[in-house]
Amino acid sequence: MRNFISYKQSLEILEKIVIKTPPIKKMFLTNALGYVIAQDIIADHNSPEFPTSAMDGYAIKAEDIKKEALKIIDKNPAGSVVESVVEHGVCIKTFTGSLMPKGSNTLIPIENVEVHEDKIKIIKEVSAGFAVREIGENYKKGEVLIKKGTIVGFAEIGVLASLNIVQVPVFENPTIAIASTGSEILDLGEEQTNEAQIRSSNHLTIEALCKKAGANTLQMGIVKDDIDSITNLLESSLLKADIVVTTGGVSVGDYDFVQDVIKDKLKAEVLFHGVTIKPGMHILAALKDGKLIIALPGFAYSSTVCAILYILPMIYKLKQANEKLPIVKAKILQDFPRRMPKTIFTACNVEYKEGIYQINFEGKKKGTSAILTNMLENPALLIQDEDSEDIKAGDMVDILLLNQLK
Ligand SMILES: Nc1nc2c(c(=O)[nH]1)N[C@H]1C(S)=C(S)[C@@H](COP(=O)(O)OP(=O)(O)OC[C@H]3O[C@@H](n4cnc5c(N)ncnc54)[C@H](O)[C@@H]3O)O[C@H]1N2
Ligand code: MOO
Repeated sequence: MRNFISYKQSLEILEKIVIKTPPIKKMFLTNALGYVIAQDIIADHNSPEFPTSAMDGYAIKAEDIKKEALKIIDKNPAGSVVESVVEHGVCIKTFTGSLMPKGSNTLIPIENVEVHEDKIKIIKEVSAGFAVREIGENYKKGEVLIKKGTIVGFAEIGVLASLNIVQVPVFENPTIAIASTGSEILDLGEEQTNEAQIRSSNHLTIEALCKKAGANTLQMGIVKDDIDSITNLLESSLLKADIVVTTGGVSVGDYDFVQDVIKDKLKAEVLFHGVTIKPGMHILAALKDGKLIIALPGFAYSSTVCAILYILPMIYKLKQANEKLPIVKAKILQDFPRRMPKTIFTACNVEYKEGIYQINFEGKKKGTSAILTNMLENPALLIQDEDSEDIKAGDMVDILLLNQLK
C-alpha cells in the first residue's frame, strides 16, 4: 500500500529539496524581458541629478513673485546648460526637462504670465518651488530600485535603461523536459490505426504552461507503456533538463510502468507517491542526481492541475523568482458540498464584479478528470481544503486565477 500524504505535506517536501539551480548570466537589456534579476539593482546616481523644470515657463526667485515685472535675460532649452544666473528682478525662459538656472528656485508656467517685449508680468501666482523637480525626486543614489528575484517587466526595462545598465545580470531559466507515456496516445499529425487511440494533449498543455512561466522546454516524445522505452526516455531527459515531467502510467494498472522505472530502474529517491488531492492523487515526485522528476497522472485535467500546482512553483524556485500562484478570495454564488476528505481543485468561472471576484459553475461539465475544456474562457480553480466544511452560497472561498498564471 502506498502512503498518501496531504497537499500541504507535499508542498513542504518540495519547498525543502535542494536541486541544482541554473547559473547567472548577463543579458542585453531588451532581451532580458521575463528573466529574473540576479542581484539587487542599486541607483548609482540621483534622478534627477540637479533641480529640473517640470513645466514650460520662466525660472524665477520665489521672492520675486509679487514684482511688477521681471526681465527675461536668457533662454534655457532642455539639454543645454545655461550660464546666466537668475538674480532679483529677472527671469530665464526655461522648458520642461531643462535644468533650473543658478539662482532660481521656482518655475512660473507660461500660462501664468503676460509677456510684454522682454518682460513678464505674473498674472497668477504660484508657491515657492513650484514645478521644480528636486534632486533625487525619482530615485536617490544608493536606493535599491529592483530587488533580486524580480521578473523583468516593462517598468524594470525602463528603470534599468535610465540607469544605463546595458547588460542585466539574470538567472538562467530552467529547462523542463516533457515526456508522455501511453500506448494509446498519438502525437499531433500521427496516423490513427485503431479506435482505441487518442490524441495526446498533455505534453503540449504542459509545454505551454512551462513556457509561459519562462522555462525552456524540451519535448522528449511519446512512448508506449513499455519499461525499456520509458527508461530510455527518462534517462535521456535527465541528461538534458533540470526537471523531467512525465504524464501517464503512475496509478495502479498493469501497464502503469512509470513508477516502476523511477523506483526500480533509475533507483531515484522517491519524495512522495500519492497525495490526497483531487485531481492528481497518483502524482509521484523523485530526485535523481540533483534533478527533479515529477510524474503526473495521464488524465488531461489531472495533469494540467498538477502541473500548475507543482511544476510552476518549482520553475519559480529554480528561476529564483519572488513569484507565487495567484490565489485570491472570491464569493461563491451557489452551495458547494464537500465531496471527499481531500484537497479538491474544481474548475469554475470567475468574474470581477462589484469590487470582488465572484465564481459560478455555469457550463462546467461533470465527469472524470479527463475534462480539460472546463479550463477554457475565464477559469479559476475553487480550492477546498482537506478539512473544510460544506460551502454555502455567498461564502468567501479560495480560488486560483488560471488566467493570471505567470
Ligand atoms: N483501480 C484504479 N483505477 C484508477 C485509479 C485508482 O486509484 N484505482 N486512479 C484513477 C485516477 S484518479 C487517475 S488520475 C488515473 C491516472 O492514471 P495514470 O496516471 O496511470 O494514467 P493513464 O492510465 O496512463 O491515463 C489516464 C487517462 O489519461 C489519458 N491520457 C494519457 N496520456 C495522455 C495524454 N498525453 N494526453 C491526453 N490524455 C492522456 C489516457 O488515455 C487515460 O484515459 O487512473 C485512474 N484509474
Ligand atoms: O488523480 Mo485523478 O487525477 O484524481 O482523477
